[in-house]
Amino acid sequence: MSLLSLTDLTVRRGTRTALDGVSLTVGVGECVGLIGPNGAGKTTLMRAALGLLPATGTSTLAALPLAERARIAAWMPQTREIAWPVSVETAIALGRLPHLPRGARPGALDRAAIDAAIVRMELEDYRTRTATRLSGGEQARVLIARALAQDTPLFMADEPIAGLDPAHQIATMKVFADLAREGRSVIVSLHDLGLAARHCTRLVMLQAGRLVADGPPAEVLTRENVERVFGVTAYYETTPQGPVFQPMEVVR
Ligand SMILES: Nc1ncnc2c1ncn2[C@@H]1O[C@H](COP(=O)(O)OP(=O)(O)OP(=O)(O)O)[C@@H](O)[C@H]1O
Repeated sequence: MSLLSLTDLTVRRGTRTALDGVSLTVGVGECVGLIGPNGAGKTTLMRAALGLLPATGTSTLAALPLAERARIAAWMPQTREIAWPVSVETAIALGRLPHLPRGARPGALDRAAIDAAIVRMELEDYRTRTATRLSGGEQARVLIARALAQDTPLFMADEPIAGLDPAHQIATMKVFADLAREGRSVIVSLHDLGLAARHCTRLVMLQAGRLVADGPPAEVLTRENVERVFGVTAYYETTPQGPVFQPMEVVR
């Protein structure tokens, strides 16, 4: 079963083609890492897939009515500042809005989803803190938890682990891998190719708006692809502790 299918998705921004004829299908249980250099089109792909940007081609998700879309896909955008000085718990509870009839208060099911998200993101000690008074990385974790509380079959996030410390980067990637193992689908953009190699089941590589590679990490992060697309050499080894990928030198 697929939750998201894109066909020939193309986005023009001014005179530039930000996304150029991308087709892909994301199945249940996949943790897809969206990789590519700055400006490659990662954000554009996700926003167009969600129907947040005008595009040509098709996205099965963008075709759905807004309310239904919010019950199928959770979205954590790249801008991660929390605007209102509410408690962490209240900020996370906002993730339940798509499930609540207008004006209804959260019920037992909502509370359970909120609590599960708080535990998953290790935010138990932060519940009553004011969300706007957290550090950048802490606010990012709250926003990931808000998206998790939405409890959708598809979870999409734009550079969710940027700015997190190493332990929280690893823990958060493990949360995404766990979601996939539980039968959900995850699409995350990220620049850390080492974490992408270790925790994603599939990588989609973009360059100048085009999809240039799509498959298991070892098939996408080849020496040729990494040099051509990112302009770096890399050390890539399969170890007993899993794959290790480390960018080494700039080649261009
Ligand atoms: N509002 C805009 N107007 C015009 N062009 C834009 C706009 N936003 C993005 N672009 C262009 O679209 C292309 C793709 O941008 P996008 O933000 O999708 O890249 P990205 O892969 O997410 O990059 P990054 O890793 O830097 O976040 C870039 O060439 C960018 O300059």
